[in-house]
Amino acid sequence: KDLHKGGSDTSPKERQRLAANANQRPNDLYRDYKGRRVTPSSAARKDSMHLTWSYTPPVVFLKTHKTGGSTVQNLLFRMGEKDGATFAFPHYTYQFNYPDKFRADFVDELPEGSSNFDILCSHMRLDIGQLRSMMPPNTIYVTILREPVLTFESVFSCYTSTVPAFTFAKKAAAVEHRSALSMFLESPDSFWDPKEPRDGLAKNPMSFDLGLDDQQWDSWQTDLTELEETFQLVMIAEHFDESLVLLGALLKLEFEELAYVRLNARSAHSLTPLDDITKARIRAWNRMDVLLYDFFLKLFREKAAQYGLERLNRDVARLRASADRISKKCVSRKEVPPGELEDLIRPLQTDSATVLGYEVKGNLTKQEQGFCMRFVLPEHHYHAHLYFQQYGRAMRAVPAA
Ligand SMILES: Nc1ncnc2c1ncn2[C@@H]1O[C@H](COP(=O)(O)OS(=O)(=O)O)[C@@H](OP(=O)(O)O)[C@H]1O
Repeated sequence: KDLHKGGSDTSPKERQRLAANANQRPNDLYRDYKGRRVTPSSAARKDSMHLTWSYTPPVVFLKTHKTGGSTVQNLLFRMGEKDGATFAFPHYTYQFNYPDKFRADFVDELPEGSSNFDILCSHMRLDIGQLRSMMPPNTIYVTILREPVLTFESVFSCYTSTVPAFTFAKKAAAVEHRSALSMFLESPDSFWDPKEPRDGLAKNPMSFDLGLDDQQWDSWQTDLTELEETFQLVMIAEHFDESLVLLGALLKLEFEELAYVRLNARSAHSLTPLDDITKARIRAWNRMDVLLYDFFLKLFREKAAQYGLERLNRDVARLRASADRISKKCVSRKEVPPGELEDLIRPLQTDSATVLGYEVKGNLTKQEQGFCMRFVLPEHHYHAHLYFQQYGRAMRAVPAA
């Protein structure tokens, strides 16, 4: 990811590949893809989950880091592309000037012929007032949280080389031939600088993405209430399929549109096994995230109960059947190491973690291939493709400082 303004946590080789991809007219790869809905009747919702057809409402998906958000974003990209939606893309690269708080002027211009943005789902640090000022009033707001220990381990592993606090810990650990994570967790305050914006992800990363301030514990209860009022749905990665069914009900999506493969998963050798002491230290260091997660997990359970548990289980089974069917049709190999994948479907790698991808079957029609490529397409490639489609130009790099 281009995690920080003016910098990136990708290796130089990966950056070269990305640049090549951005310039190669990604559209050409899908010339025969006919996914776009042309008339409302072609999009008639036959699903029992939704009794009447209606246009998908505008949606903001606040993509928190390392919580399964790329998987959700992929289905929103597919949905939006099919609907001919207008995406609110960052002016530069894939993120809204992260880690600055979001501002409406970080968004690229409204394309000619569009009266409003329909979908915004790129990484940002939340500022709800700024978001509301540029999205239509009927926008649905959704985000996702993941169990905080797992989130932190993934954040640490992926951003060791780009978040300064982690990098200092890594250097100190190397001297003593120790693990960077345990070194960091032993005395995190000695590595973490509250005034360094790029250290935002090093403590309570989900709270940081939601715009909360680590220094202001006194407003915590009000902050939670505000977030609860803002988001119609806070998905929970540990209940991913149940979350998707609730998302489908909100956005009036069919199970086929909710089907997914798990994107952005690290290889087994990039995962750090955690003992009980390490887990306790992660929880203590990230206690805002623990509170945040517990609060929204409880709320999620209430939402699930409102939907009806029997109905939810039945719909989860239907979603899984749909996902299985599509995966069988599209995917020839899963958990494929990056070196064995073509450029177009290779997920972005960081210096410190290996991210796996999917190989698409070869014996498909052009139409099927278009669909299947999108089904497994990593975030950056899909982002570049849609940006090109919307503006007829490649995404802009961050200008040199
Ligand atoms: N469906 C589903 N359920 C549960 N977990 C999932 C799912 N999809 C992705 N993942 C895991 O989420 C991690 C990647 O998160 P993101 O896509 O948000 O990463 S990123 O911030 O956009 O880089 C990454 O976690 P780690 O493998 O621990 O790094 C993925 O394995």
